[in-house]
Amino acid sequence: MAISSQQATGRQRHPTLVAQTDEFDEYVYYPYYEKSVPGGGYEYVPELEEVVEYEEEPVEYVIERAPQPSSPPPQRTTVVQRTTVQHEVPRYIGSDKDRVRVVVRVRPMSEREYDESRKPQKVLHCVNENSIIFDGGQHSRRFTFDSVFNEASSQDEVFQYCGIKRLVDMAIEGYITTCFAYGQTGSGKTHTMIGAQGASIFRMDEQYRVEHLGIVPRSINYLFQRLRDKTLQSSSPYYIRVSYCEIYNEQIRDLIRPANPDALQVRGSIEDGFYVENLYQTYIETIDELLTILEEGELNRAMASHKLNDTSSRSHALLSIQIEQDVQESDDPNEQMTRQGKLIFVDLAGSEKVKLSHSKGKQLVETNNINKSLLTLGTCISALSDPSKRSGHIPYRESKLTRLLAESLGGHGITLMIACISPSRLCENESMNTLRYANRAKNIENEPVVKTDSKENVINRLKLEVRKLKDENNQLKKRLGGQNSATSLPRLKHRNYDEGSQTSIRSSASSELYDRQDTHGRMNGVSTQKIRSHHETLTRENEKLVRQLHQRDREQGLSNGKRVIVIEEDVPDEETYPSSNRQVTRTYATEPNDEVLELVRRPSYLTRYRTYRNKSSEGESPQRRTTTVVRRAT
Ligand SMILES: Nc1ncnc2c1ncn2[C@@H]1O[C@H](COP(=O)(O)OP(=O)(O)OP(=O)(O)O)[C@@H](O)[C@H]1O
Repeated sequence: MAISSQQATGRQRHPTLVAQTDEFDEYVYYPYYEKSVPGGGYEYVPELEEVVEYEEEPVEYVIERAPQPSSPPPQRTTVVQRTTVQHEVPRYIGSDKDRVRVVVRVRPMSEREYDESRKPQKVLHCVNENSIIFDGGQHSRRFTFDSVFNEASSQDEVFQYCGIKRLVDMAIEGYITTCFAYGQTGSGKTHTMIGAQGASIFRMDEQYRVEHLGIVPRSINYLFQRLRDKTLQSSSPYYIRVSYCEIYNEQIRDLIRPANPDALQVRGSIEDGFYVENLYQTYIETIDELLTILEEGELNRAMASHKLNDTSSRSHALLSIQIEQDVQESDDPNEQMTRQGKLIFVDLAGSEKVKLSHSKGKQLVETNNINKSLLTLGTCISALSDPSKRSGHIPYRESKLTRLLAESLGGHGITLMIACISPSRLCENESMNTLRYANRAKNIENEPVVKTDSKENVINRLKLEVRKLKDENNQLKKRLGGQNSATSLPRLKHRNYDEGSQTSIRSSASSELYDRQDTHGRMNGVSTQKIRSHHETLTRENEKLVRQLHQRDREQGLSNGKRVIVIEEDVPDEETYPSSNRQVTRTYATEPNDEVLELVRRPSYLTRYRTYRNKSSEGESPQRRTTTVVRRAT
């Protein structure tokens, strides 16, 4: 890894600083600026600061990612016994209606809660696998849910018995299924959905991963297992299409392609309900590809640190996995349909009391937006759970979050809510609120329907998308001035998740069968398989071209939309103060290549994210530039 001074941008060049960190085999070269500081000595001014000065408009907002703990958070032994009774969840729909299933997970008390609370510390007691007692001193109340998981419940136990497997199975059958985590900030939503330590979980050793991965990666694993089994029995292959976005300050941001130039708006249509227009969607074939999207998307999410959570998500994240299969539903070969089941995972941002979290400035703006959208969600849940109000006006339109969850709450989907709570007395009011909403959500009834569309419609829509992708491809090539080399598709890293992680769900057996069917099942001269694979090739090629464009912009000093990694290291300042303990911070800026990304994810390093939004230059929409600052944990 070497950045030469020619490659870097800046106004003045100084001799290249050469340093070696023991994490790298190679030297890191970085042109720096020396500035004398009051009191003597020099400060190394990183290249990046110069780049920031180039921006046409000063920074709009800054998000900082707080230090990640270097090892799993210490846990006190809890007195609650591990539950042994299996949580039974009915697997399929018995009638036209399907109630929203609600499970509650109580996380262990944190160190801070142990230290700060006065006795008695706990207000929640899990009585059995369905009931929980809230004992708030003044009054106590018992709640019953589909499942209750106590502080000692493992990640695997939650996955096995919360009912998510049913949702995966139903999505394969063509239903739209949603699993969302709800709860106050720091209550364990990301821990439950993604895993311990958030996105860093993917870089932990295997043993740790197996134990601590959350529901989303476990469900992805289960989905692929099921699809592999089904593919062997079925003559028609499955196709998986993924999108990942976040709602941050009521703006929708693409987490797969953070520099997506399209303005992302929520639109509504009779056939599709509410959806995000222009959201980047990509076909994937292997579990590795999907896990890479999940990990990268998590790393792109807006995070911050506040008094209640060091790694607080500041946005609602929506991962959507669409499972498509062409089916013959009647004897007429011209009447082919495509099933379009969907599995949606929503990790909501947590509600937050400013008095407790001490949020200020930009964080306060975020908090207000989070609380506002959660309030609308609460209002929708209340209205939908009340039989006298259910048929009246439901205020879905009042926030982007509720618009996008409309199908899942009172619509045609199948829904699972995971309410996360802390047992601590310090969170008494918030936990009670969460339990109340969870209790109401139990009464919401959906009317699930299998989502199908005629194969012809699907082909026409895919054709439109392919046309758009081709236009984008031409534009990208033009902007690159014909100097692109996107001949081969980008390869995704093998992450050894399970032995089948690289196995395509479109196995050779099914392709053969499909080819046979294809010769009879052509429509408008093009098969859906071909058009999907064309779509897939173009999305990947465009992704590669976008990366090349960013690389070129970086080399030419145009920082718009790029991601920069800055490595900070405290070293003894031996040159200026040979015999003192004074330290200086050396800073190295580099592009996010594989080695550096590896470092970002290592738990022994602290990472902070800063995201800047440039003012749009004429004719272009604003783009974000994310800077990741990496520091070794002390
Ligand atoms: N079941 C659990 N077991 C052990 N630790 C947990 C558990 N649930 C949460 N934690 C720890 O509590 C802290 C807060 O959890 P997490 O970040 O998942 O909360 P959150 O609800 O997603 O918060 P926010 O809404 O602010 O993003 C983390 O350090 C996490 O590791």
